[in-house]
Amino acid sequence: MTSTLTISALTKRFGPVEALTDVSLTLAPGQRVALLGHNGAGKSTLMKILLGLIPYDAGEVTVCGALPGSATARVQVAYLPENAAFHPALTGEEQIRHYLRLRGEAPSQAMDLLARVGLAHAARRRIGTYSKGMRQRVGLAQTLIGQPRLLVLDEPTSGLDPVSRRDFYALLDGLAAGGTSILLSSHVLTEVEARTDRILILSKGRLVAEGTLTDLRREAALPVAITVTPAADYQDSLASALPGAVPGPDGTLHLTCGQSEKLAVLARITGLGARVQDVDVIPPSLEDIYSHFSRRDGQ
Ligand SMILES: Nc1ncnc2c1ncn2[C@@H]1O[C@H](COP(=O)(O)OP(=O)(O)OP(=O)(O)O)[C@@H](O)[C@H]1O
Repeated sequence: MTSTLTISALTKRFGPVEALTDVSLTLAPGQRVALLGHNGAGKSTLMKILLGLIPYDAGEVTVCGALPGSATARVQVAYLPENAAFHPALTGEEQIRHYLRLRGEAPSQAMDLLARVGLAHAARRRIGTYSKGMRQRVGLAQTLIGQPRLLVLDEPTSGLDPVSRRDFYALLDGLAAGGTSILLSSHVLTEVEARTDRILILSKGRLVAEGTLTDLRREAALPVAITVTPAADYQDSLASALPGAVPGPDGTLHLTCGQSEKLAVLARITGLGARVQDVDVIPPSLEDIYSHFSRRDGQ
């Protein structure tokens, strides 16, 4: 299958600052990819390059088989900036009709696009009366014009409440299922953990990790945390049977072990029979994995 986006050995300098160094990646149709990185890691620079807004110094970039910024690429790519601004005096419908006209599309599609993002009920209200989540939906409706093959979303859920975030990702899931590739940046690691197919971590302009969460977890090989809840009156006996376990203020016992030792440790715990009331295994979170890869690069 042809890649929607191919980036190979991309380098971008701003004077003495190397904002991107030797970055390579591909995006397949229908893939949802999260771009993570500290402030200044190079995320916006990467997005601006693939949108054709700024030039690059070395490497190759193709967007839907064409050069970034070319007419072929532009009709197939849609972009939602972090703080999309709309005219507050226009209604949602008027704003989308305006964008449709600019793109040479029939303005009559506006209501349909707004319905797709769950805004049909407010389409005839002024955008000035919309909540932040509703304005983000107008932005998403705008990105759907012309059925783009690649959506580039810069922190699309910043400022949204948990329900709006969930709805937003559900919309993206539907688009991805229809073959649209999605590249989004985010600082909310826990939400991309569940809602994307692949994670890219940029650190000081370099791609320091790439893969599914399972791949990254395996590569990072961070310890697993195990919490054991003793049965009533067995706390002391359990603590002595599990040397190295650290007691918590609520009476639970906390252990850590390597991934490869996990099953052996669990077998030891379950072998303690009725002294154990419950066991929780807590794998490293994306936050832990993200810190691991960022720190490894000296941050
Ligand atoms: N126009 C510019 N001129 C000079 N330096 C720039 C310019 N744009 C970006 N940079 C530098 O390039 C590096 C990458 O910046 P970029 O905006 O891509 O980071 P980011 O990952 O998007 O950060 P954030 O999460 O804060 O938005 C930073 O060191 C930044 O200062």
